[in-house]
Amino acid sequence: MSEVIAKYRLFDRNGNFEKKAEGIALGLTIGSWTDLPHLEQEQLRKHKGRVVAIQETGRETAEGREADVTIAYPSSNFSADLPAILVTVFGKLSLDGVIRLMNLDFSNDLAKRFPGPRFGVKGIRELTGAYGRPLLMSIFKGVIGRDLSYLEKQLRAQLEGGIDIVKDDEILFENRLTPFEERLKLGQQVIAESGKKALYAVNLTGRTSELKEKARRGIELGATAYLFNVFAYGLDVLQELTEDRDIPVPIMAHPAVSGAFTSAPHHGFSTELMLGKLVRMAGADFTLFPSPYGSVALERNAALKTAEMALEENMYKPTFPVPSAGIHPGLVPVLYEDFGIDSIINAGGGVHGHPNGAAGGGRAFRQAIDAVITGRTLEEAAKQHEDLRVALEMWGTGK
Ligand SMILES: CSCCC(=O)C(=O)COP(=O)(O)O
Ligand SMILES: [Mg+2]
Repeated sequence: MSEVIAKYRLFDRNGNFEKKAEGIALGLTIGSWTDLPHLEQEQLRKHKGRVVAIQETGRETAEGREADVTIAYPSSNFSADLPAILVTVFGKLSLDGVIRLMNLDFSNDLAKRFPGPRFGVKGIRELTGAYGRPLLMSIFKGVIGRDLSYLEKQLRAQLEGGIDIVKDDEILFENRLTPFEERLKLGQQVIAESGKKALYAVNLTGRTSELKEKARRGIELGATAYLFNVFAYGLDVLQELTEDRDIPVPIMAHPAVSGAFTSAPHHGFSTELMLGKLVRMAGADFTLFPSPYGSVALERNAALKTAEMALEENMYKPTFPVPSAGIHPGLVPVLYEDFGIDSIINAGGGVHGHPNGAAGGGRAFRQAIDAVITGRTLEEAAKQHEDLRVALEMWGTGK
């Protein structure tokens, strides 16, 4: 049967979960129906949500007893797009009471209607030429109010440091000093001159109706990747971009704004559903999310599950997990331990704040990555590598 199965976390002081679950299954589908004639009841029955399971977790919270409730919704109720699906499973329900949408499972026929990443981990490794290790990404920092020459200097230093992917900061929008087209052209020119295979993810911004045209124009100018603030626009806008044959480059999903939907413990969406599963279905090749130990820390379990959903084997190519925020070279061992080889180490301040500049910051990260994949400690590696030694002295090691 074609359906989407939603798993909710519910809270109730009286533990009246059966009644609540039935109310949801009915309320989000056919509504009140019992007064209708028998024939109409029969016709409506196939559209009704079905309570699949109710499992109390045994936890008592300030919001009451906690239970996981699973409800299936027939695909015949909605069109095969994320706006319709999200409104079906969590539309008005998200406004009603203490409830969190933890996960969604799609039957195969429905899942096939979504693109998933175009490149996946393997494709991104081919584009960057980086194999056998986590990739290294850095972020332009402090560029608002600066001109192209400043950007150029930062880019050259980052490339010299051995960075695989450089991305705009998500807060860099269309502006007079570093307009989209100019920084894109500059970026491609500097990368070409460096002789490296690095990608530059330019922030694709502006009004929704202008995005595709802008992205296509960027491709004509040589764009190799885009950064996209998906949660300010919506998942379907991401999908529109990733499905467009005239935009054949990887798209990086930035988590800005997502905290408004995912951070409350008893409301909203689980982080892993939004930043792991749904951005992947919508076609993101990279998903950025806060790491468990940086400056914007995400609860460890949520961060691990996000990476798991981005990578787990299914009909889509895997999305590269990018645990981010406040990352410095001393965190590389724990990042590697938690997120493994198919992940991206991403840093802004941890690259640019290095006393030897962004080139030194990049080198320190690469030295740390080389150390972990060859089974050496950072302290050992730092004896041979000055940039790493300086980074450890500055930011320390571990969590
Ligand atoms: C919250 S995850 C996104 C990370 C990000 O956009 C960023 O700018 C991180 O910068 P940092 O200097 O903390 O590495
Ligand atoms: Mg940022």
